Amino acid sequence: MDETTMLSVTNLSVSIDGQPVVSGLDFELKNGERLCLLGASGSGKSTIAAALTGTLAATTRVTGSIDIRGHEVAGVPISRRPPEARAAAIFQDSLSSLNPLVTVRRQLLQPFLRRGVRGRAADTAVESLLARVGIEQPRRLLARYPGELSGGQRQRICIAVALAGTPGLVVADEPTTALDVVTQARVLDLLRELSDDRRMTLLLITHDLAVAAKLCERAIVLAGGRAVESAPMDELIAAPQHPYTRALIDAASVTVSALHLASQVDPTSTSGLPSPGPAREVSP
Ligand SMILES: Nc1ncnc2c1ncn2[C@@H]1O[C@H](COP(=O)(O)OP(=O)(O)OP(=O)(O)O)[C@@H](O)[C@H]1O
Repeated sequence: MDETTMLSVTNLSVSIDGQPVVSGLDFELKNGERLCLLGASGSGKSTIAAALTGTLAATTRVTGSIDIRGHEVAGVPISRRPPEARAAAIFQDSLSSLNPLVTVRRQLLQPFLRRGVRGRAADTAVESLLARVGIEQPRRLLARYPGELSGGQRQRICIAVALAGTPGLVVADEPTTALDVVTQARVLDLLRELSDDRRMTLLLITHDLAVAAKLCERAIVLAGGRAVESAPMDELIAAPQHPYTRALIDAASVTVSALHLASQVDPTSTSGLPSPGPAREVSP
């Protein structure tokens, strides 16, 4: 693994109660890349997220390799990982991701205090973080508890908490599923903005093709705990190869134009579809 690689997953398998849930998964994520794991309910997405973030139940059996920045962490819980190999997590359920009994200010301060940033410097860091995630009037919000925020505000706070630890790798598991469409679009814009400078490497996990297409340049399609197709996002949508991917796209009823892929459309093409890109992988 070279220094341009943030995450390398090799032959990863996870079994729960003796049942295989994820089988033989291989993929790599380069620094600053935005990759999506796309699959229907039950395809193993959240299990993969938990394996990557070190939050699987202790009884789960993990084999294969998860290498984050040169550290082997397969089966290693988050508390035993070196700080540089801890992926930050953003989950669907922002209410249960935050401690309901602790104010927003205290939850945001914690990562800074752990790094020895205190007093005025810590408060300033929290305020600039809130500005970064687009929270207006941050001072009013800091004194509140998570239950006193809207869903969109709460998800922004979760993103801020994830970013406060200055993670290299962020694993976002269905981060917008619980939000209404307008708030969903804003949170997606925010994640895109935050990752545009390529300091954040993003692994998005979703069942929603439209969400994936807005944010990611590449996708791996999962079915039954296995990767069945891997391709650049525009190619995947324009010409899905695996029957499962085709079904996913048909079900989403999305069109290339609706996915704002116009900028990638080949102007010489009469089909209106993106031009073919580099090679792709499809399972039989
Ligand atoms: N704690 C558990 N005990 C037993 N089986 C589990 C457990 N967690 C997950 N599974 C099983 O593992 C499989 C994959 O589940 P997982 O939650 O990873 O899928 P998913 O793609 O994230 O689904 P969803 O989109 O519905 O959250 C499912 O068949 C699920 O029933």
